[in-house]
Amino acid sequence: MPTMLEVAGLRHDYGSHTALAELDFAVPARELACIVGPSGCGKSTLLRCVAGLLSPTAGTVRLHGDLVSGVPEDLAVVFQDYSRSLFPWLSVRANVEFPLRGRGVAKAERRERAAEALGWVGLEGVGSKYPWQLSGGMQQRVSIARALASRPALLLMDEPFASVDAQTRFELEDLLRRVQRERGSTVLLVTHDIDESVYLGDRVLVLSKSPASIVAELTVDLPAERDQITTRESAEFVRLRGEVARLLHGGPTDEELAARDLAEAEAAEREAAPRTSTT
Ligand SMILES: Nc1ncnc2c1ncn2[C@@H]1O[C@H](COP(=O)(O)OP(=O)(O)OP(=O)(O)O)[C@@H](O)[C@H]1O
Repeated sequence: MPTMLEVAGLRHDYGSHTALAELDFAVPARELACIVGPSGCGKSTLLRCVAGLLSPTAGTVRLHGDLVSGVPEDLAVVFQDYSRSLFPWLSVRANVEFPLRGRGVAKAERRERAAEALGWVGLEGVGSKYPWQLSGGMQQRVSIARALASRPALLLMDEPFASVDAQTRFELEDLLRRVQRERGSTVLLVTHDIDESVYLGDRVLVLSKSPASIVAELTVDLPAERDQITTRESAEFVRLRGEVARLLHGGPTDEELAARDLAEAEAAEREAAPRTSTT
C-alpha cells in the first residue's frame, strides 16, 4: 500500500518545553493506526501537527507526499467532545453537509453525500432531527458521518469514544472498524485506552512519557473480523495488551521475558545435566 501519512524527525517545542522529540512513523493507505500514550505525553500536540494546526519546530509531516503547512483540505478530524463539535442549531443533515458547503460542493451533491454518509453509520432517517434530540453515541456517529462525507485522505480521531458509556463505546468501535474497512479509509486514532488500541488497530504505536517519542510499533496480528467477546478473549489479544501495558508502564517487554525464560531453561538444563567428577 502507498504511504498516506509520513512523519519524519517531528519535534515540537512550546518555548523551552519539548513536547515531541524526533518522531518518525508512517501510515500506509487503508490502515487504521492507533497511537497510545500516557496522559500528558504529547498526543494532542502530535495530532495538531499532523492536522497542520501547529507548525513543527523541526521535521516534516507529509500527506500523500505533500508537505503539510496548513490544514489540508482532504483531512477530517473527529474529536472526543461531540456536543461541542456539532452545531445545535443545525439539523443532523445540515451538520453533515456543513464542511461540503464550505468547499463549494453543489447542493444536490451535498444532499446525496450526507444521506450516503449517514447510511454508512446506520443513521438513515434522522437527517431532519437536531443533535440534541439524539443520544451521545448517535451524536458521535453524526460526527463520524460528517468526517467521512468529505471523503478525507486521512481521518484523525482524538479519543473519539472517551465520552460515551462502555456499551456504546463497544458499538462505536465496531462501527468504526466496519466503516473503515468498507470505505478503505486511512485512520490515525489517538487513545489512552490500551484495550481499545489493540481491538481497533491494524498497528499500535506506543508513545513514551513527555517528551513523546515512539517506543514501539506493534503489528496487530488479529483477524480483520473482530468481535468484542471472542477477540478480547483470544491469546493474541491478551499477549498484545500485556505488551503495550509493559511498554507504557515500564515492565519487562516480550523480548526481555523471552530472554529471561531462555536463561531459566538453560540454568535448569545445567542443573539437570549429569555432573562429571573432577576428583
Ligand atoms: N500551549 C501549550 N503551551 C505550553 N505547554 C503546552 C501547551 N500545550 C501542551 N503543553 C504541554 O505539552 C505536553 C504535551 O501536551 P499534550 O496536550 O499534547 O499531551 P496529551 O498527551 O494530549 O495530554 P492528555 O493525555 O492530557 O490529553 C504537556 O506537558 C503539556 O503541559
